[in-house]
Parts: sequence; structure tokens; C-alpha cells
Amino acid sequence: MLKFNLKESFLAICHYIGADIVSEDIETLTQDGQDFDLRSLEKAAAYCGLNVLKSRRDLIDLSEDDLPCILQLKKKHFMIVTEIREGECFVTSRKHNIGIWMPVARLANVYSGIIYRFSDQKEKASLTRSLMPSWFQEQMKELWPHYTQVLLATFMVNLLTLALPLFTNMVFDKLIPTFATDTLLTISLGMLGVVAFDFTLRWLRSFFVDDACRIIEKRSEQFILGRLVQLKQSELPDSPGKITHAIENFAKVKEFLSGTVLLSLLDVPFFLLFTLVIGLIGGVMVMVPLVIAACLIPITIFSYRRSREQANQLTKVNNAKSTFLYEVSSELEAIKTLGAGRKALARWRGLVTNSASASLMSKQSNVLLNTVVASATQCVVIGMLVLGVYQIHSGNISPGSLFACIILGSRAIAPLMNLAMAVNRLSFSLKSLREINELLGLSGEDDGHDKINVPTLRGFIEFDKVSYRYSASESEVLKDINLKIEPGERVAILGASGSGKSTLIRMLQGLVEPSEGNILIDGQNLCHLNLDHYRSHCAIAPQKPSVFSGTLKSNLMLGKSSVSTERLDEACHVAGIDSFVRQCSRGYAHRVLERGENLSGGQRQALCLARALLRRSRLTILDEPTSAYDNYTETLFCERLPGMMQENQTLILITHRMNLLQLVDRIIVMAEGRIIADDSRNRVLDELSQSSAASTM
Ligand SMILES: Nc1ncnc2c1ncn2[C@@H]1O[C@H](COP(=O)(O)OP(=O)(O)OP(=O)(O)O)[C@@H](O)[C@H]1O
Repeated sequence: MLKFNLKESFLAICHYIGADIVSEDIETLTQDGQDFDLRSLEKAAAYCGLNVLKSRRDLIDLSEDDLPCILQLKKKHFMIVTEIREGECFVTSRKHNIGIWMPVARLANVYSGIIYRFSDQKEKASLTRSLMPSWFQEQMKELWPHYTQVLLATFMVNLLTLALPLFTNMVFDKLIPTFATDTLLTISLGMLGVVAFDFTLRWLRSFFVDDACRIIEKRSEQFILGRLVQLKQSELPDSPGKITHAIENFAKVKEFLSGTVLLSLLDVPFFLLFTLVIGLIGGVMVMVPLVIAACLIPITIFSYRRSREQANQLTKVNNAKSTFLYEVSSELEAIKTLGAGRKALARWRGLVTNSASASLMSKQSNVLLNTVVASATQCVVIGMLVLGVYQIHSGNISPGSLFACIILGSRAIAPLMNLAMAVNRLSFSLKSLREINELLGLSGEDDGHDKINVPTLRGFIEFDKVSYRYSASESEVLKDINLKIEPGERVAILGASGSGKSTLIRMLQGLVEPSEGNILIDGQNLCHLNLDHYRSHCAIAPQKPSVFSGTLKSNLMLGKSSVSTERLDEACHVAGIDSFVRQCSRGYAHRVLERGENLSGGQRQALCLARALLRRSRLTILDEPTSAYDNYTETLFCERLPGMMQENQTLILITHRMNLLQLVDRIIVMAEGRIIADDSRNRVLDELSQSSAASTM
């Protein structure tokens, strides 16, 4: 029988689905030497973009949807199933890519009942996205058990609150007249027990709320960043400051969930319970809290509306502040050298003034509201005392009942007061939630369609009548582009600044979608491809180098989980950053600051170029890869690159440097968003030199 251990079985699955992973990758991922268990399997699967689902399942229930899968056999052996038919499963071997049909009855003798299935991570993500409008509500739903505990604790706490007024009533009406000290002692001890229980419940309630909040915080923040990465580039707000502001503001939602606002909301329904008890004890005395509540409700509603407007205003000015701060902090050097500090300061002053006055208005109305609301308890006590005197005088209630009503009245009105005071924070929390919902609700790259995985990219590219217009631009920046690039071709794209070269490359990476026409990759429409998967087969050195804080190695390995040192050395050698790595005392472990601030422009560019070359992808796109290089390093790069490129690797090179054209066989020339020449290198260069000679005559 074809039995494996778990690791071999997983490799067999990968081989079957064409996932790009080898045994060495798994060893690096799971730290060789450790047992390959479920955790290791999950890690290795995630590397291939898969989720593992381990469950119990009868063989009889196995369906096409579960395939390919791993069956756990009785003696810790495993077997993979790739096909099923009436009463039989096809179990296969990785090494020989062959298998046998085995009767289910025979398999059942050795099968332990446990199956490992695999689903595409994107499928799971798109499932989450289908819940997008209510992603937050969904999370809250999952936390329902936590909030049930909170509700239960709230209910108990409020019930226990009744004990004190009832005790007071009894003391005044029964124990003082009879001087029943034994009863007083017994009931007092009982009351101490109630206080201890109340204390525990309150503590538990805030613990449950904090715990729920911690879970929401963890899940939401993971979800937010995960979703952000998947959003369509063209849909994102123009300013990164807006994005960070929306995410930072999410803290207000967490504050709402963990703070007094939520607890005051939960306490509000108990107003009815307390007024009911006041009605039972004091009859007409119930009118006092009802009247005060009736006054508080419109004040609360008015205050909520006002604070909503203020929240909108404050968010707007704070957005502008964050955006400006982001810009200034990232371009501090340019501001200094250009002597633009004063101008920046003047603009900052304007923004700060706006923000300070918006925040002052919000604070002032909050303080006014708090002062008005704080008087409500006093009004309840005064109202109760005045009405109580008449009621006692007419024999309707006892003095004990009056005391009990005063305590209950204050308690009944407290949640309404808290709510009125919390509306300001409530409107800010809701505003923040709306803001983040709007951001996360933008279209994602993989929303809507079932996306196709390209198991291995051949690199055949076709632009079919492609046009594109940026939402902010007045006219099309690409017009009716028809283009075919065969696998293994080496192509340069030339053109004046603004002719659309980088936009064409951005489209090729699926960052922006054609306004018209289609882009086909190996015959498949790019918009139907799983972009994450497709991009994992591409390597790009962008025009603007993107360097992150970490080490040289972490920057080189971005998007790659393991790579041999030889490969790393080779890529750095070709990109011309090897001598710098050698100069650094810690080599690849050399510390890189945020955005590569401690590297020169050329080093940053070389780092990104080495990162792209390291991937040895079928499709390599280099967008002005040597624009920051000196001539000598550029010449070395031109000499070394051909030795590294394999025959089947397609190269697309955007450049203004004539020196780099020796790397390609074909040249495409663009002007004003159109292809104006597309031919072999020599012919295009001849044409270009003829036309430049003609223009100088
Ligand atoms: N995000 C954007 N929003 C609006 N217009 C844009 C955007 N990015 C680029 N453009 C416009 O699109 C046109 C093509 O830009 P693109 O960057 O593709 O040119 P390019 O040929 O790569 O130029 P260069 O050689 O200077 O890099 C330009 O006119 C540019 O102003």
C-alpha cells in the first residue's frame, strides 16, 4: 500500500496541485529536527496559500470537494486520495506520480477516521469579504458567549442593587420601631454577603468585557491589515495619511466596547426595573424619576446629534492634520534643504488652529451636558423629598419607603445620566467604525469572481486593445495598446517621461485594471487570476525602491520564506550590492532603517534589484533598475545579468539608459500612451538614430 508520513503526504498533495514547495522549504519553515505535526503542516500549507482543515469524516462521505486530501491511517501512516468513484478511491504516490484504485472497504480497515483537507486561503478570505458590510457585527456575533456572560452579570448586579433600598425600608419601618437588634444583625450580615457578591460580579463583568475587547482587538486588527493588503490599489484613498488615520481611529471603537459607554448602554433597560420597584414601594413617587428621565431623553438625543456633527468636523480636520504630518515627517530633509520650514509651519498652524477649535467646541458642549446631567440626581432627591412629605402626610407611604425610593430613584436615573454623558464618545466611536467600514468596504482584488491559480507561469503576455485612464486624470494615459510578449523574450520599453510605461507595468501586475480591453497571461484573463498567486511568479524591481526597516536580508527576502546563501550572494553580485554587504560588519544582518534611510539611493535601488533577481521568476520586470547607478556599476550589471537569466525567463525592462539595451532583443517605444514602434532591438535603434539625425538636420 502507498503509505507515507504526514510530510511526504503533504508534498504529494503539493506535487499534485502544482504548488511550488520542496522538502528543503518545509525544513526551513518548520525548523528541521522537530516532528512534522499539525502546526508544521499548517505552516507549510500557508506557504503555498492553503488552509488545512483537520476533521473526522467517514470514507463514505468523501466528496469531490474534499480532494485532494490526506487520510490518517491507524498506525500513524498517511495516504493521499486524489480521485473517487463508486466505492473506490484513487491513492497516489508522489515519487512516481502513479497510483492505484483501492476499494473503500479495504481502505476502511486501515483508516483512522481523520482527514486533512486543504482549501485555498483566498476562498476563506473571500468568504470573510462577503460579510464585509457587517464584518464587525460578525465578530461581535462570535463573541456572543462573552457578552452573554456580561449581560448575565449586569442583570445580577442590577438585581442586587435592589437589596440596599429594601434593607433601608425594613430598618426604618420594622427594625427601628421594634428595636429588633438580632434581626438587624442577621440581615446586616446578609447585606455584607450581598456587597461581596456584588463586588465579585462587577469585577467579573469588567473582566468579561475586557476579555471580549481583547479578542475583538486582536481579530479586528489582523482583519484590517489583511483586508487592506487585498484592496484594489486604484480604489485606495490618495493619501496614506487618511488610511493610517482611519486605522488609528479604530481605537475609539475598542474604547467604546471596553469602556463605560457599553456598560451604561447595558444598564439602561434596568431603569424600567427600578421604576417598577419604586412604583410598588412608593406608588405615585415613581413620577419623579419618570419626569427627570423624560427631560434627559431629549437632552441626550440633542446632544448625540450635535456630537455627531462635531465628530464629523473633528475627523475632517484631524484627517488633514495626519495627512500633512505624514507628508512632512517623510519629507523632512527636502523641507529643510528647500527652506520650506516656515511655509510648512504656517500650514501646520492653520491645521492645528482648526483642530483645536473643533476639539474645544466638542469639549465645551460635553462639559455643559455633563453639568446639566449631573444635576439630575439632585433633582431626583429633591423631587422625591418634596413629594414624599405629602405622601407620608397623607399616609400613603412610610418614611422607610421614602428612603428606599430615594436610593432607587438615584440608581434608576444613573444609567440614563451615564448614557447622556457617553453619547459624545458613542458618536466618535460610530464615526470611526463608519470610516474604517468605508475603507475596508472598497473593492478587493479578488472580490466577486472565483479566481484561477496559475500552477506554473509560462510568461506569455498579451495586451488586447487595452486603454486606461486614472480616475484623477483627464484623458487616457494608455490608448488601445496591442502587444504580445512570448515566454523567454527580453523586451525593453522606451519612451519619454509620462508616456505610460510604468502604468503599463502596473497593469501587468494587476495593480490597476484596464478601463477597456483585456490583459491575458498564458491565455487567461488577468482579472480572473488569483493575483497573489500570479504575483508570486513575477519579480519586479520598481522605479521607486521600497525598503523597509529590518536587515539587508529581511529586505532581500521580502515575499520569500527561504533561499540559499549562494542564491542570495549571486543576486547581490549581479545587482552590484555585494561589495556593500561585504563592507558591513554584520553582512546581511546589517540594520536597515525605516524606508532605507541609512542607505544611499543607489544602494536602495540595488537592494530592490537584488530582491527581484533572487526570485528567479518566469516574469522579471525591471522599471528603470539602474537610474541611480553610476556608469561602472551599471556596466557590471549589464555584463552579469545574462549569466543569471535562464532561457525561459521573460524580461521586461523599462529604461532611459541606452547601455541597458544590450540586455534585450526587442524594443517597444511608447509615446503619449501609444505604442509607436515595436521591433527587434537593432531595427528600432536604427530607426531612432535616423529620426534623431533627421530632426537635427
Ligand atoms: N496615480 C496617478 N493618478 C493620476 N495620473 C497618474 C497617476 N500616475 C501616473 N499618472 C499619469 O499617467 C501618465 C503616465 O505616467 P507613467 O508613470 O506611466 O509614465 P512613465 O512613462 O512611466 O514616465 P517616467 O518615464 O517618467 O517614469 C502621466 O501623465 C502621469 O501624470
